[in-house]
Amino acid sequence: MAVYTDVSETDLARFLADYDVGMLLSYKGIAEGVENSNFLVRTETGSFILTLYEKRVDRDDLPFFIGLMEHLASRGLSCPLPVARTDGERLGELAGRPAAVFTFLEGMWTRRPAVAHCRAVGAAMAGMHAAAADFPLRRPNALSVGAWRPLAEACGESADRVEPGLAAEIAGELAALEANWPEDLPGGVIHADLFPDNVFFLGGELSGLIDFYFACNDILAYDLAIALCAWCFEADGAFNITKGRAMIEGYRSVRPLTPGEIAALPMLARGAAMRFLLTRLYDWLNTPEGSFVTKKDPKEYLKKLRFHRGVTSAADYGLSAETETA
Ligand SMILES: Nc1ncnc2c1ncn2[C@@H]1O[C@H](COP(=O)(O)OP(=O)(O)OP(=O)(O)O)[C@@H](O)[C@H]1O
Ligand SMILES: N[C@@H](CCO)C(=O)O
Repeated sequence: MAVYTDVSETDLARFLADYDVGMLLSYKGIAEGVENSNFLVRTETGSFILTLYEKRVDRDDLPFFIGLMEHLASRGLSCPLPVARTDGERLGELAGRPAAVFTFLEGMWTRRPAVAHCRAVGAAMAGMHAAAADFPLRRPNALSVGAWRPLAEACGESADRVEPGLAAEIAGELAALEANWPEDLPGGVIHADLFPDNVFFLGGELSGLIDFYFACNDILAYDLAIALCAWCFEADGAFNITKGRAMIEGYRSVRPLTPGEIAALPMLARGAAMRFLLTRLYDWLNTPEGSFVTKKDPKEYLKKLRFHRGVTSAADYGLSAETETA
């Protein structure tokens, strides 16, 4: 459930008067998402999403996120477009929070990703990377390899409450990742959280990407590694190589991968699994019982991490030998 901040009808109507969207007809909170408060707002001119930025989003990052969505939409990528106020600003304040209005994206996220979804996501991701290539703002990845050790230390030995021996396993894995994390791979703006709940489909076609609030500058292929983790494992924990192949092929149909990126994919995927293991573990240990936010299972990513540790080449993700050298 993600409506942390209540908004009164009077305040919302006053806030919307600064936009050219007509009179407020109705609004309701959206339960999904955990970071911000989101509302579906209907006005005389259509449906919009109102987002109130909560504490975990750094206000200084908002121009990057909002500017990026505007940039991507202007390049033809389907994503929420920030609606400008009549004074030209995209960001306002409502109920004491920074707030913005976005166009409504039709579609729904898929609870059961199939091979075709994975292929479409790969292609859309590469399209996003290409569309963002000339985006002028920069935002370093606050959750990249340098951030994992402090997160692991913040969890400390409490990690063993989730699984005995986990703290030691994380320590060993961190050392390997820090020593082998690739350098000099092509970089750019990545989504960094392109999970199934951030990709909409309509009538079987991908209709758009949402939730750019982890977007940052980092290794492009790291984004692909994150999505391989998020989309290509089955409920029983097994990696589905057909989905992996489809996702990689989808990506390469838009943007070729360099030999360096292909060689680094297993290490990038280990890192991706570590990043989500650590953030989930931290939240698991620090979110009070009875809190209305649903905690995500860190062990899911521990299993994925163990899988990636055993991977020796991108062939294990479905990249066939001929395409690897092509
Ligand atoms: N532009 C949009 N069009 C239609 N629905 C949207 C749009 N933006 C957000 N939503 C709806 O709001 C929900 C939450 O949005 P979002 O994932 O951005 O929130 P968040 O709190 O930042 O989430 P997360 O916890 O995934 O980081 C989405 O699952 C979707 O149902
Ligand atoms: N996608 C993240 C949550 C942050 O949006 C996770 O599944 O851990």
